[in-house]
Amino acid sequence: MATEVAEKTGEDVPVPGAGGTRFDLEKETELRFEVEAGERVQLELLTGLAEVFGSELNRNKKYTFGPGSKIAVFTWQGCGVCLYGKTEVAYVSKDTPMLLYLNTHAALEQMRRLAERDNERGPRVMVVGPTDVGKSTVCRLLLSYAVRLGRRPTLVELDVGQSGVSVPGTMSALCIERPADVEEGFSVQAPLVFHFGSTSPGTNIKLYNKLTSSLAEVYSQRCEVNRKASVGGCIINTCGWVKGSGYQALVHCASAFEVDVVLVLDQERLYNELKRDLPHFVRVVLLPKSGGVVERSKECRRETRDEKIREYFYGFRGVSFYPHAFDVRFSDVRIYKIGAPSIPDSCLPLGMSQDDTQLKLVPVTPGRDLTHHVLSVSCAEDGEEGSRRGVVESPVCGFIVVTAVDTQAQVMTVLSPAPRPLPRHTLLIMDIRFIDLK
Ligand SMILES: Nc1ncnc2c1ncn2[C@@H]1O[C@H](COP(=O)(O)OP(=O)(O)OP(=O)(O)O)[C@@H](O)[C@H]1O
Repeated sequence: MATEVAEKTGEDVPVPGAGGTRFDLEKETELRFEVEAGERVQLELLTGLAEVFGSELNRNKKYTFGPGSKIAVFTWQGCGVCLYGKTEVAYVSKDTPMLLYLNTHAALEQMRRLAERDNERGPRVMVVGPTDVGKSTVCRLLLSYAVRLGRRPTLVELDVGQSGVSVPGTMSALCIERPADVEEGFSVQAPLVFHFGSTSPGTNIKLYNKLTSSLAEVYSQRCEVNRKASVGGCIINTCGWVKGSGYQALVHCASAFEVDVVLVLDQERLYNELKRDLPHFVRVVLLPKSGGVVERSKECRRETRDEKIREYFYGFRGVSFYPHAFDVRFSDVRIYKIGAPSIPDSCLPLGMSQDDTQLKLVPVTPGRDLTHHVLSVSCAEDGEEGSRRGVVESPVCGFIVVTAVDTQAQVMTVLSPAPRPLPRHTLLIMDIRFIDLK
């Protein structure tokens, strides 16, 4: 039920034209709302208890959501909340799969308890499904619920298009130590990030699978030395590409991480295929998607990606960090692209297969076309040929964006989160561009 209430004043940033609308939610229902483009909406919990994607709301605190946000406020016990600002849509739904998601969490927690008791490892869970079924949301929910019980699960982010951990075009792992912040999501401290270079696994599936294996290897090594990480298990978020090579990549991931549970969202066909192709001890579970998950247009996805890169340099909502701009001499860095363009088999050197070219480091000659490209700064040691082979599988220590190139002076100007000099000199170019309009 919604009622208009007078605007409240507080220390928070006022939302223009904000007359509050109150919603009283019965238990096990959720308020779904979307924020209009160019607007902000504030949410306040007035009575009872409620959560946003697994993170509890504090009473009488105003949470601000930016343009385009799609949010669900769920309550197990019943609550009263108020929305201030212009929403594109706001409605209460009784029909949510939250009980099923909670049961899934309870089953995973049971597995963690058994792992603790028997000195085994905790559940490794892969969340799969087509695009826009709420995979990332389910991952966030399960991770927040686990961490609220004192667990230390790991988020493995394999969605190179919409990464929740780092900039797009990367594959990463993050140890979760506290529930996601209601506005900002998980606090990203010391993630392990690998350079993939584009927003679709299909551009270099061989590299995608290779990096999946690298992440699995590092995660397993961590589990060997960190009991809490091992018992906490991991939740793997995957891409929405579930056919052909995309499907094979899921099967590969399941085997690399030795997953115990696969949660399939909203696609019976995928569920059946995985049940057929994965070993019998892997529990494949079909879960419905929430009716609240909103389909995002290409444009919306592009904007989200841009926002993620902006956030990397300027901080959340563009106000916390102050990036640096400085010149880098061409002679001081080595720029590579991973993967040579495919050529007909008949033109390949003797003994070389097409696969080899996909993992090849191709030197890039700096020129004007570098402008606006995002470059990953590889952690690989600078120097000798020998270490070059390790560049593809080395994590990255950060990102820069080329804002200008002066071919005459042989320098490029870069936007960097840290002042000069660059910590390493091996740079990997992404297909992704970012135009810094700040
Ligand atoms: N119950 C809900 N009510 C309202 N919005 C929701 C709900 N669940 C998820 N959303 C929103 O729907 C959008 C898509 O969800 P999500 O990113 O989890 O999907 P996905 O399957 O991971 O997408 P992708 O195709 O990028 O892999 C997000 O903006 C999310 O905030």
